[in-house]
Amino acid sequence: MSSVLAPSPVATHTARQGVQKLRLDGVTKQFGGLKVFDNISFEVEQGGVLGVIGPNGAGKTTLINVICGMLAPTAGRIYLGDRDITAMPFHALARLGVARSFQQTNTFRSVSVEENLFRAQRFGAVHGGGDLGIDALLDEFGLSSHLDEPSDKLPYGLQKMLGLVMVLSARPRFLLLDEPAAGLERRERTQVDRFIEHARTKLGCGVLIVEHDMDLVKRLCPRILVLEAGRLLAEGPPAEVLSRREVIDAYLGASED
Ligand SMILES: Nc1ncnc2c1ncn2[C@@H]1O[C@H](COP(=O)(O)OP(=O)(O)OP(=O)(O)O)[C@@H](O)[C@H]1O
Repeated sequence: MSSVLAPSPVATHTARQGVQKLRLDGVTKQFGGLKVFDNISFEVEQGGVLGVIGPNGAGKTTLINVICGMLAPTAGRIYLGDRDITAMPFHALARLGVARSFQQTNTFRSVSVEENLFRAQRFGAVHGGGDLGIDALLDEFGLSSHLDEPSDKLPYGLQKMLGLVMVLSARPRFLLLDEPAAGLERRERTQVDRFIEHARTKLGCGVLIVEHDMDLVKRLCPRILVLEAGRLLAEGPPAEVLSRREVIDAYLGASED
């Protein structure tokens, strides 16, 4: 099969060179009287995977919205390397290499799979560079034989994987994934593992992943954060964090003691 995505012709984006960390420093987000999270600080390294978990409504999606520029934080700063990217607009951050996926499928619905991939590529980073291995991913996820089909006619699992491949074809440096496994069947979920492995090894991406599937979180994330009631409740390796009493209580909604 010929390559679906040609390398971008645009020159290397110098601001991206040397970027190694995405860092939040004392970030707060408030909607009117509702403080969704307060004074949150953490960082994700390129090539690293950080899991963010927490009960429904804990603020995980809002956190991604704030990092990717879809919402401005109420307080605090966000840095990409040394560059302050706080409240930069979504499209500008995509060009710097910060990209996000959505809980629901995020394709251009009636447009073909191939055209979806072209549009995603154009939306993304303005640097050129080597082969992203997109064709191999399309083969692996069973999308290669659907390139001419409208994306909204694909089964849900394929739409979801197309959404992820689209994010990658924008050539990100940091990926913010909002529940990539939600709605996928068990056998499809290992494709999320493969996707993240590909993003890390092929592009050197740093990955922040919000996910409710704890098996997937344990498989993929050497480190996790637990968001609860507006604060970082716990941070560390998943096996250790998930065995903590306060984390178990946060998920059950009440202490068993
Ligand atoms: N634009 C908004 N305006 C007002 N409140 C909002 C807005 N977006 C989110 N919220 C509120 O912020 C809180 C956190 O929502 P958010 O969707 O970030 O949680 P979540 O942890 O991602 O939940 P889930 O796991 O169910 O997806 C909720 O109380 C939600 O109602």
